[in-house]
Amino acid sequence: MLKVTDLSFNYPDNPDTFTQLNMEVAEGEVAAVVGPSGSGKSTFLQCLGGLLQPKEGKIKINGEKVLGLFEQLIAGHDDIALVNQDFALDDYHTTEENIRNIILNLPKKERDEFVQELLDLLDLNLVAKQQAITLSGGERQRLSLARALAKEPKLLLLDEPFSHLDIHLRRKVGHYIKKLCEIRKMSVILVTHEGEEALSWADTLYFFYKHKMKKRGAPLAVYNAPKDYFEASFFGECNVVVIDKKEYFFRPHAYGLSKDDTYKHQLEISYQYADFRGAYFANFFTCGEEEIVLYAPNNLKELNTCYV
Ligand SMILES: Nc1ncnc2c1ncn2[C@@H]1O[C@H](COP(=O)(O)OP(=O)(O)OP(=O)(O)O)[C@@H](O)[C@H]1O
Repeated sequence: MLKVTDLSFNYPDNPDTFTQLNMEVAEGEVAAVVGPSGSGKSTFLQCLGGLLQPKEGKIKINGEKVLGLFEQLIAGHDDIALVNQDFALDDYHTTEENIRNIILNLPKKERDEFVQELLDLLDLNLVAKQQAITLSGGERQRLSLARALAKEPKLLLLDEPFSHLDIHLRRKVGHYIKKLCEIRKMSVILVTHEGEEALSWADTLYFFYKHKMKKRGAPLAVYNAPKDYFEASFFGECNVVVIDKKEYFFRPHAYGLSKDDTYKHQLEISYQYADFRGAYFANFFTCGEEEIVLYAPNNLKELNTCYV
């Protein structure tokens, strides 16, 4: 559906923002891109959306070239919608008009229904008649998402789209978007800082680092078998211990209280403190020179040995 080949981009004063990126996203697939701040994730999405001019490389959607900023009169592509931090709203139109004006090819009744569906989905009913310029940051972000969905794109590009949304709305909007992927075969590329969000959304994870992007595969595999500690730590807490002069990584839940076939190595640990996190306690220990964290339903104050 989307094919990116050897894509490179640099800002005039930022050489090699990224180089030689490759990516393929199938119909209905959700790809999540994570990586350190400043690694080029937002810039990459803007290139995909036709808002920047890549230095080299090709972007194709269903075989058709996506033109860069200098190759067309109006930036952007009909089949692609981008939601980023710019929000790009019609400030002097109301919330409702901002959505309605995107929906061009439906008869009035269906158009009204679709506008209402999006107002409901993004909890915008109370500000439906308000001019966009008067909306709060969170409302602007929600309206920007509504406008992107109103476009019914084949490819939805989301750059940290849920930063202002509470957990309830995140779940509702996430569910709606995933349904669109299933039913309408819309594809999504999600850029996020939050590893957990990436894990819960993605069919495929990509990792942006040092001007390059690496495909890392399915969330479960990336979570359980990261390449190194740096990558592992993007997707949740991770422990490092040295056993027989060799470094081992393990996730905070991957330990046993007694020796068995899975957990063979004994660790001597010393309790420091515990954070209550609602569903579980994060218990912090020292283990030799390292600090480690173990998740448990209770406070592990008495524990001084575990197995990994
Ligand atoms: N308009 C610009 N002119 C010059 N350099 C820029 C411009 N926009 C971004 N950059 C630089 O390009 C690099 C990539 O920026 P980008 O915003 O794409 O990173 P990012 O991975 O999305 O970061 P974050 O996660 O912090 O949003 C950064 O070093 C940034 O400072």
